[in-house]
Amino acid sequence: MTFLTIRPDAPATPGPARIGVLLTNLGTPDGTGYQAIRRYLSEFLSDRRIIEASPAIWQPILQGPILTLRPRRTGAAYRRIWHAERDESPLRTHTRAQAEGLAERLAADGVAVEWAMRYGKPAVLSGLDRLLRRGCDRILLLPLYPQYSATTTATANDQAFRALMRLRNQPAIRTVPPFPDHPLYIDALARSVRETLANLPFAPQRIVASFHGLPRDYVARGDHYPQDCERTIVALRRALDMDEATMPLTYQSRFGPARWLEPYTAPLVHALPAQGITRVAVIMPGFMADCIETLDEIGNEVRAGFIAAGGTDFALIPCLNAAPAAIDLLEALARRELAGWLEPA
Ligand SMILES: C=CC1=C(C)c2cc3[nH]c(cc4nc(cc5[nH]c(cc1n2)c(C)c5CCC(=O)O)C(CCC(=O)O)=C4C)c(C)c3C=C
Ligand SMILES: [Fe+2]
Ligand SMILES: [Fe+2]
Repeated sequence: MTFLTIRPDAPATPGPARIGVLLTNLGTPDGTGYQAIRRYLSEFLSDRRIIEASPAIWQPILQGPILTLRPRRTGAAYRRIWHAERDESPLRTHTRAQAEGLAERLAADGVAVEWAMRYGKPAVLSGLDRLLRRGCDRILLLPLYPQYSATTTATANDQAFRALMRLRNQPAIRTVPPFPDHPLYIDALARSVRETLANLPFAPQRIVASFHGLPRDYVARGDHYPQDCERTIVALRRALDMDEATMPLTYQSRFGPARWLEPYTAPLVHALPAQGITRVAVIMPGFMADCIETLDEIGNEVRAGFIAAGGTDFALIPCLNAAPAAIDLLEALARRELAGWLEPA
């Protein structure tokens, strides 16, 4: 085995140590065409953290019916939300902006910040490579998931560890733990609810809090994702002085035939008009940035079903994206985890 030396020109006695932070998010296709989406979904759905079934059983199903049919539907959804001026997905735009915002906050401390995607580009390997080339010998991995799941946080970190396995000279590594009820995260969410509601031409009767779902058997095997979602929502209700009826917790984006976490977002929202609830807003606290799941699945599909069922007013509360409150949160998380690295322990 040959190990990679990222900085072959590095002096034998290194200069002052540099610290790096790598923000990681889920991923994104390079384009909205069939092949680009197929490549992306193939990488995503071949991850054994995502689909735990044996590849001998799963790969023929994935490479056959799923990757024949799904890219058309997913591509159409990406086309509806694509950032045409940059020719990229919203998740890429927002993740880059978050990294730039954090870089500004940490520049005076000499900390380098890069960003990467678990699936698609820029890959985690290239993000780490950029930090190493900038002279970092200590790197903090910051997966952009407030709630832990093996399917998100763990696989993002796995990908970084896989890249490190190839290096002759490894940097020291730390990872940021999930932050489901960090005060700055809850403040940022509460602020975004208040600001959105203040600017709406109607008063929502419900604020539905929709998280990405997870198969129930992953939870039965020990993934503590739903407990983290509960922690977020209990703290957010408290911050906004709302009860469970006003802010119900739901799970979206079911994939495949298995049972996922319930209640499912779409049926719950679509049943509201029959109960006299015709004005709703939806917040998606698990997504640090707007993406296909928030803008299209909720903002287009769930909205259309709600209106078709007799709803009159529907609002989407934007994700934190690169709002100053989100950068405050990222800075606080980074500084907390860099303690002892940034200043003498
Ligand atoms: C935020 C938490 C997420 C969890 C938990 C999660 C688990 C999970 N997802 C799938 C299948 C798909 N997810 C897709 C998109 C997608 N998922 C998340 C987040 C979580 N996923 C995000 C942020 C996105 C959007 C990425 C973007 O580019 O905007 C998709 C692709 C879209 C589609 O075809 O519908 C699939 C498929 C599984 C199976 C899973 C857990 C087992
Ligand atoms: Fe997902
Ligand atoms: Fe989805």
